Amino acid sequence: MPEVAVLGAGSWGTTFAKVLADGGADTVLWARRPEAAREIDESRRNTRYLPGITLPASLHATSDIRAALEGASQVYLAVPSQQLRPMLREHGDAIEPDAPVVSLMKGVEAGTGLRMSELIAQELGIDAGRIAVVSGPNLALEIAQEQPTAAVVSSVSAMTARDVAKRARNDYFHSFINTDVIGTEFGGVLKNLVALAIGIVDGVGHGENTKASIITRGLAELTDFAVAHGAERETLRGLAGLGDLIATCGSPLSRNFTAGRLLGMGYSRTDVVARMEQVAEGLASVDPVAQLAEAKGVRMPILEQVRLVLDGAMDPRDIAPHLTTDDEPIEE
Ligand SMILES: NC(=O)C1=CN([C@@H]2O[C@H](COP(=O)(O)OP(=O)(O)OC[C@H]3O[C@@H](n4cnc5c(N)ncnc54)[C@H](O)[C@@H]3O)[C@@H](O)[C@H]2O)C=CC1
Ligand SMILES: O=C(CO)COP(=O)(O)O
Repeated sequence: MPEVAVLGAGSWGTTFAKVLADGGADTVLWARRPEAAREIDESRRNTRYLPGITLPASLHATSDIRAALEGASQVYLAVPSQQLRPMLREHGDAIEPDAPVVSLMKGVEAGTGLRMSELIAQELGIDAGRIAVVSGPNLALEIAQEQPTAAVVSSVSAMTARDVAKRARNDYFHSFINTDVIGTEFGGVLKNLVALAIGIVDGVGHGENTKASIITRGLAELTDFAVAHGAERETLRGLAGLGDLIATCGSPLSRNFTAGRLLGMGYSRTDVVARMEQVAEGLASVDPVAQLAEAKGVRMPILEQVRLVLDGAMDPRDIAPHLTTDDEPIEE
């Protein structure tokens, strides 16, 4: 029986399963499609999501989710955020009673605005101390190529965070820990929205000054939002905030950056969704995050302008959330 199970065999689930297996954990990866499980198990490849990567022989894959969960003492979740609730509803009862449940996801649920750790607690009816989240500058393909990378594991239980971090490490991947789940999760969710904005201005043809201005204001914007929801300011200066902003906004590997770039080039939201072969979580997070911001009275000009572009109500060439129409200069 496996020590750890990873549910979701897309780019991040497969990469994280490799991280765990390379760290010495007996790991099983659940893929929804039997042919994907077979390819991983038999040829040590996931060509659709991780071209050119050979997976460790110690990593096993199955399309039988209940077999994957049986005996697993830690469970890692890596499906698109909007798919998590139905999956847990159907199969959550197969998770072992004391196993920590770890979200690798960076989205909020549309409709409820719940963070993934909140959704897990609600759907499985388990204590928050059994739940952890992993976040940070973690572009999957770079990690699958074993480029040295750090992340942060967060849980309200320092013991759970430590247990997970001890598993989720190897000679190219290091996990730090914290207990600020709100800040860690919102960092991952909100950097996707800033990356959409950066993609848009890149698609329009603007250069580094515009991007650096938006990234810097983005850090302030996401920090204000997260703190208003109970996060610690420091967390957003760490790997899950600033770190992930730098990685995601600077890389064509980012799906959110890519989706933004297509918007900036003039494609509509519908065209962009149709062209994306992997999930760009920011697209589904825009509306729920806007509602959460409104509920706390937080101003989010970057989010608002990305939303206008997505809705077709603003020409991408006009996006400039760092310019203000206020008569008086405002504090940075
Ligand atoms: N790819 C990356 O670099 C990183 C991704 N993440 C997060 O990880 C989460 C998963 O993203 P990726 O693996 O990148 O997405 P992906 O688009 O590469 O793969 C998604 C996987 O989920 C599967 N899936 C879709 N609907 C499903 C359903 N109803 N039930 C079960 N499986 C389903 C797909 O078949 C696919 O295997 C997202 O929240 C993302 O933000 C976090 C850090 C890095
Ligand atoms: O979260 C990520 C990097 O840390 C991946 O970003 P994208 O989902 O935009 O590809």
